[in-house]
Order: sequence, then structure tokens, then C-alpha cells
Amino acid sequence: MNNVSVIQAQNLKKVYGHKQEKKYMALQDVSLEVAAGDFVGVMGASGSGKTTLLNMLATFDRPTSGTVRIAGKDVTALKGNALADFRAQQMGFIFQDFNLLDNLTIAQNISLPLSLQGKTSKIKRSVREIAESLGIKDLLDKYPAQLSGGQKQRVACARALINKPQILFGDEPSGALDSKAARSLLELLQKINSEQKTAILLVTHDAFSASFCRRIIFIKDGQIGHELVRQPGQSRVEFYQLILEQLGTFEQ
Ligand SMILES: Nc1ncnc2c1ncn2[C@@H]1O[C@H](COP(=O)(O)OP(=O)(O)OP(=O)(O)O)[C@@H](O)[C@H]1O
Repeated sequence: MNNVSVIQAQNLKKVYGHKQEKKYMALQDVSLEVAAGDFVGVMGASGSGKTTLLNMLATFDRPTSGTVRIAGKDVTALKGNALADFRAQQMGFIFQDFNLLDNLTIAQNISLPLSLQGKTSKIKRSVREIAESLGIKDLLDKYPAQLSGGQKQRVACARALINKPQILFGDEPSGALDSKAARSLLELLQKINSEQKTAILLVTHDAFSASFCRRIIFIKDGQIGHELVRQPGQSRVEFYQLILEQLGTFEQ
């Protein structure tokens, strides 16, 4: 990991509710930095603002005020094609429900970001490389309906990583998986993070998933509360225990 920030968010505020509607402040003055190559978890009770924060950082929604820089670029100032291009080149996304397209093959699903950008000459080689490194080479000619949940999420990871993004965002990516497939996905994310140096930001309410991260940010009522950092030499299980303790004190 180096010291360059892949995410710099400053004074983010998000107020929901249009003109006549009741206003709700889901984020109040949140600032955070994620260093290149870091692996960060965002935790908090239901309704605390985790998804709202992710949506601001991942450019799915705009903050009411404040700025978000991704790889040094102020994404709150980007719009239309410029935003779509920047997102396609610098960011990857994985979601709880995989978001694969059912009528495309696995190879076509994985290559979608390249096809949309017109990078057709790179497709075959890039798909083969990423499928090999994620252990899904034998699935390329199948369709999503023929895959298990764990396999689908690996395919979603391959699609998210095909452009070699600086940051991978995950919103409860193991939420729909059984415990074995969840562990396998989290081990894969850890491998991607350590070998490819892709920064990962994971929103989760689950301490097991969070224990694979290096650093956990806890949100409460739209504000950042405590942070936990896994110390060198600390085992994942020890870190898991600490997260559980923190959740206990935090939710009282
Ligand atoms: N589009 C919206 N309009 C109005 N209020 C919203 C909207 N989206 C979220 N909220 C409110 O903002 C608060 C934060 O929601 P958010 O989805 O970010 O929480 P969360 O921590 O991700 O919760 P969960 O773990 O249940 O998914 C909640 O009180 C929610 O009801």
C-alpha cells in the first residue's frame, strides 16, 4: 500500500426529500480517505447511512454538499459521458444480487465494460486472463441461470475488474451467498487486494465479512464514529472478535 489516496471525501452531507417532502439528513459532514490499495469496511446499524455513503463515493448519487475525489479527480463535478467514462475506467462495482444480464453468456457479461467502451480488440485476451485468475475459465460459455450464487459473484467480480480499476466498491456482496460461498468470495477479494493492489471498499453489516478488511469505519446516524485497524500480526479471528465487541458497544 502507498500513501496516495484513491478516495478523498470531504464534508459530505446528504439530505433526502424534495421541495414539499419532509427532509431527512442521512449523512452529516462525513470526511474520509482511502489510500490506494487499502481494504476498508463500512459498518453500522440498519438506516445508519452506509448505502447512502457508498452511493456518494461510487457516484451513483450526488451529495447535497461536499466533494468526492476519486484518484484525485473531483467526481462531484463530472456529468454525463465524462462521468460514465471515468466510472468505467477507475471503478468496479459488485452488489448483493450480482446484476448479471441473463441473456448474455458469462464471457459476454465479463466483457461488457470493454464492449461498451468500444475496446473490442482487447476483449478475448482480457476475458481469458481475468477468468483464469478468478478460477472461472470453465464457465465462460455458460449463462447466468446455469451458475451457483458463488460462481455468479465471481463473474461479477471479473466484470468489475476487467478494466483494472483503482477501486472496487461492494454493497453486501456476500449477502445472498451461503457461508461457504461467502468465505470463498471474501478470500478472493483479499487475494485481489493483496496481489493486484486494487483498493476495496465494502459496505456490510456482517462482522465475518468485515474481518477480511484491514480497516473498519463505523457509521452511526449519518456520522463516522469509531474506526478499527487490523494490526500487523493480528489474526483475522482476533480482528473478528474486536469487531463484534465494537458492534456491541456501538449499538447500545
Ligand atoms: N431515497 C431516499 N429518500 C428518503 N430517505 C432515504 C432514501 N434513501 C435512504 N433514506 C433514509 O436514509 C437513512 C439511511 O439509509 P441507508 O440506506 O443509507 O442506510 P443503511 O445503513 O445502508 O441501511 P441498511 O443496512 O438497512 O441497508 C435511512 O433512514 C433511510 O430511510
